[in-house]
Amino acid sequence: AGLSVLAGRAVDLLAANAPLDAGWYWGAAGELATIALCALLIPIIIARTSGYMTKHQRERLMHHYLSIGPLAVRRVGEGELVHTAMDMVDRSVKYRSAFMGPAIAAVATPLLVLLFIGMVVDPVSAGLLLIPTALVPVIVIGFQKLFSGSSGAYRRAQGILTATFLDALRSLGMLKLNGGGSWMGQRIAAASERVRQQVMKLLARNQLVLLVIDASFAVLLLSTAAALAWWRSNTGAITTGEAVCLVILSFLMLAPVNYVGSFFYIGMTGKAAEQKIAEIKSLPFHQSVANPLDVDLRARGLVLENICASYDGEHRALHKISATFPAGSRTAIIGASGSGKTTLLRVLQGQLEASEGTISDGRMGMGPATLKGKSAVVEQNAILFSLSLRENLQLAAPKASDEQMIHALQQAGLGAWLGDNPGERLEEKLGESGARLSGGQAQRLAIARALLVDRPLLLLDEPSSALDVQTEEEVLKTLRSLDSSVTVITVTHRLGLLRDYDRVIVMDEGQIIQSGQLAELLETPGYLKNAMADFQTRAHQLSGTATAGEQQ
Ligand SMILES: Nc1ncnc2c1ncn2[C@@H]1O[C@H](COP(=O)(O)OP(=O)(O)OP(=O)(O)O)[C@@H](O)[C@H]1O
Repeated sequence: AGLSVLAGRAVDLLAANAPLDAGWYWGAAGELATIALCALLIPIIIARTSGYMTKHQRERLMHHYLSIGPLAVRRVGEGELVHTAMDMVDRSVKYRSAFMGPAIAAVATPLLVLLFIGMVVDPVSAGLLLIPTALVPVIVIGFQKLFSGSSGAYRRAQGILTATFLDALRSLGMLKLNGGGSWMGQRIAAASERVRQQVMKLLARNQLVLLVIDASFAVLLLSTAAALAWWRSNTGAITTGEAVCLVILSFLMLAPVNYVGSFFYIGMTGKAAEQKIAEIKSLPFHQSVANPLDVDLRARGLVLENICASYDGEHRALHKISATFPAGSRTAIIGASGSGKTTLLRVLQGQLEASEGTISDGRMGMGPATLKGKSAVVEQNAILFSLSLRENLQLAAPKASDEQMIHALQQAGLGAWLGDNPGERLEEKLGESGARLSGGQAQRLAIARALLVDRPLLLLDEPSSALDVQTEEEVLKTLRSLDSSVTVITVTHRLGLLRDYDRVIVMDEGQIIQSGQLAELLETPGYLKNAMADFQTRAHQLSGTATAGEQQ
């Protein structure tokens, strides 16, 4: 604006054959210095703010993912959540920094320029130029509304592509072994094609916005300004220099609108990204995470009364489960596949909320948040990170000393692997998902991590599925030697090791059908007696085959 006023003054001075004065030169130098400073500072401010916003948004999303828990994460889809935290956050930040600012400027700048024209050049021209200017917000908001559907379709297509990619990467080994590579390739190609189509649609619409803004709005505004400049200078209301200034200022009013037109694509995809982030953030989580109750499981044990649970709110995965787990007891949960064993463990670790019934220490009821804080879990597939052994242990127990870590590793049967220099071992990187460890070592490491957390409830989901018989015996010995106040509940299919538990619970179709000491259950007709008889018959047949083989 300052430069356009200077240009107008120059025209008037030249028309009057007068030289440019010192004030003019100082004014021009000042304006140019301000422009240079803004050109230097604005990108730096935008880059710093964008970096901060990206980090902040990702941190908040990660916090939310942790709060909603693994079941909700699986339900929404891990690919979708990765896509939201990476691509959607990038787009949302770009939307705010590269689109929202200019969009606000597109509305505010013309008004400021008009105010400037009214005060410095000609109030009548300012008043008349207000009419085409009023179209700017209508155009920007109108186009956004009109195209919001196609940006949503683009977002969904992009989400499907990311999820498909993630599936392919996760199942690379299985796909190769089963010759499914080309099938997966076709799925990825189809998902990519859908994204391409949606991008082309958005770009076509972006061109339409550019056309409307350039062809109609720009022509309308500039021709109005030129006509006003001609009319007002002809009638002597303004000087020729002021007329020139008026036309240059009308270009200034166009610049932000043009910018919005050029970046409408960012605007549309960014708005869709913001919607997706808001949708993910609205997923419910357990409110009381930060404030678990102070129940006394170490002294009183765990009591379940009529627990029911469902994954979808319709079908019950657990039905009226009642059981008592005395403090320090060791209980094995067995049963056919799909009978609800893992689901019961998920309820006990606060991952899945019981829809009915109570979980207590016999005195005070507990919700998912309290259960989360009281239990340590060893999953069937040990989850390890591409960090050092120490960091993999510290993520569960950040304050644990080296001695405590080494003790937990020894307890879990990794003493020999630690060798003579355990300190060095702790520094060793484990590779992606613990790739440098065998299945059994990874499993024992997960057990060590659970021991290190030192919670009153230790929940194990088929912990010995990746262990050889000798290691399994060692690990079970560890479980037996645990502090007597730790209550251990293990889901297992290894019937041969049931004697190591104080009690056995047999489940079927989401219910407890038998429970008690192993000896009692073996006497009672039912699942366990049949399974044991079957197990013994097979062992007998196997030894018979081996003897026959030897004789031959
Ligand atoms: N995430 C889930 N969403 C919906 N339903 C589920 C989910 N996980 C399990 N189920 C259902 O809940 C029921 C109990 O499953 P659960 O995994 O608890 O059985 P399980 O006894 O542990 O089986 P397995 O021995 O094969 O691991 C099954 O009908 C199963 O289909």
